Amino acid sequence: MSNGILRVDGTKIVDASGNEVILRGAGLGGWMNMENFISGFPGREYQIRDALAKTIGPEKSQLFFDKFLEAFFTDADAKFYAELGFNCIRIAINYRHFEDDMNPRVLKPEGFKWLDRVVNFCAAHNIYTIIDLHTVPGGQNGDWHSDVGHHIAEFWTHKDFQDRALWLWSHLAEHYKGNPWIAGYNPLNEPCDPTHSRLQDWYHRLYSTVRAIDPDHILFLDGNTFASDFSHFDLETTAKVWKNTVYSVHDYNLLGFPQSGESYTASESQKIRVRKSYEKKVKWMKDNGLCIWNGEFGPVYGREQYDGVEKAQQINKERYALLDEQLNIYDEERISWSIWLYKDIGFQGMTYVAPDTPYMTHFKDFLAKKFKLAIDAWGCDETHVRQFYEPFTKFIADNVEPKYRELYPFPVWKFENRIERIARNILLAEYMVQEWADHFKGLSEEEIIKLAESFKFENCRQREGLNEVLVRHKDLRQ
Ligand SMILES: O[C@@H]1[C@@H](O)[C@H](O[C@@H]2CO[C@@H](O[C@@H]3CO[C@@H](O)[C@H](O)[C@H]3O)[C@H](O)[C@H]2O)OC[C@H]1O
Repeated sequence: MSNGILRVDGTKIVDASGNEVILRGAGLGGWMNMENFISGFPGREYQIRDALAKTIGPEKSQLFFDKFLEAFFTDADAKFYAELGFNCIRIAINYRHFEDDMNPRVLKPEGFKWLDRVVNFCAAHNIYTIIDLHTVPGGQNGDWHSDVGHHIAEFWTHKDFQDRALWLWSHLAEHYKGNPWIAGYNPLNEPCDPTHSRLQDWYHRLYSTVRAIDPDHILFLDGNTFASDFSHFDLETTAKVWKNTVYSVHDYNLLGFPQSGESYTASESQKIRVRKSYEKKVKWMKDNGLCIWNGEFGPVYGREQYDGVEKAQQINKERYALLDEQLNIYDEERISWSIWLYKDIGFQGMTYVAPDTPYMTHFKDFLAKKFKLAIDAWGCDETHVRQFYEPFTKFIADNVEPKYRELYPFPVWKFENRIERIARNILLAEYMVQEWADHFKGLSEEEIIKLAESFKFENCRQREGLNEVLVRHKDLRQ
């Protein structure tokens, strides 16, 4: 039974009777927006979809992707999730499920078919959903999860791209208005607007578009620069005007990633840094009495097959301790959160595809190659290939004065980091797309279905250590 549509009351989210509701759960990434590290392909989703259709034909390719969508989240997942005690899941969607770039502004019915299926599974288990538009035409940031082939966020320089995203939101709002199991809309994942003002302009238009259709559902608005920065927001024209709105940060902490080069020992100084990193992101909301949602956070984990058993266990012990510390802060702050990630192939998810499934065995060597070449940007360990990129980075550094090196989104993307993202995670990854698709050559329909069904709950394992920490924090200690 739902308690009516949720709404914002000051710094809290409340139900129709005014009782506080703290939303706790995870992000369903890698499903209606596939990502390279989540399901094990190189590059971006649109690239593997194109390559697979060319390699095995459109029908067989469609079969794989449809069966994947069907298997990835079923009633069994919703049941498991509810039994752990979580009450909300954030669903990442790719605009391409609803609109074709070659046929813009024509709604594809399949998008709602898949999305409704999961919204309804969740509702049946009393789980709220938040609809997260993770990609928009042109890309709102330059990372792989925006599903564009390059690193420039062109959404901000093409008004028509912005208009199309509003067009899609008008359909989403029309479709879900009045649905009490939708906790709200997260209109744009991790915007990276170099001007800082175009994001506010777009949010104004978004607000009017959605509110004209759906006056009730909460809007969960991400801050600029990967949901980390509200400092350029003009309070008078934004939060003071927008009603029923939550402000969202993504509180990733570097200590949870191999790139930090530092073990988490729970020292006082590390704890202070973890706290400071959170406080910096939420300052604007706290200064102005606004409601906060932590829409993404969480470390990545060691993998026994790559790191070795002992090292992986040690890494994970530290990462769970870091996570516990982050969750202590969120408890103290009484904020709602959504950890990244519900399911993947074994790097970050609460559940993961078992190593002995057809998908994992078929792609075993390819995945090992991806790891060794550090093809995915997320949590990558580039020790095996550093020697090849260093001379190239040095060459660029020798020719670009320090004052010209700080290109947006600096400092989130540091100088070296930007070069490697483009060289490795975009360029080299692009050359590996066909190699991924060739793994499907000669497979029968039954074999293709078996690959996709590897993602079914029944064929997955649970990351027990992670789930134990999360369950400890699912309800607030009073
Ligand atoms: O789809 C998700 C995606 O939403 C997520 O994006 C990354 C989030 O972190 C970004 O870097 C952080 C920026 O803030 C600093 O404070 C942190 O230390 C950085 O980690 C990163 O650039 C985004 O790509 O990532 C996972 C995807 O699966």
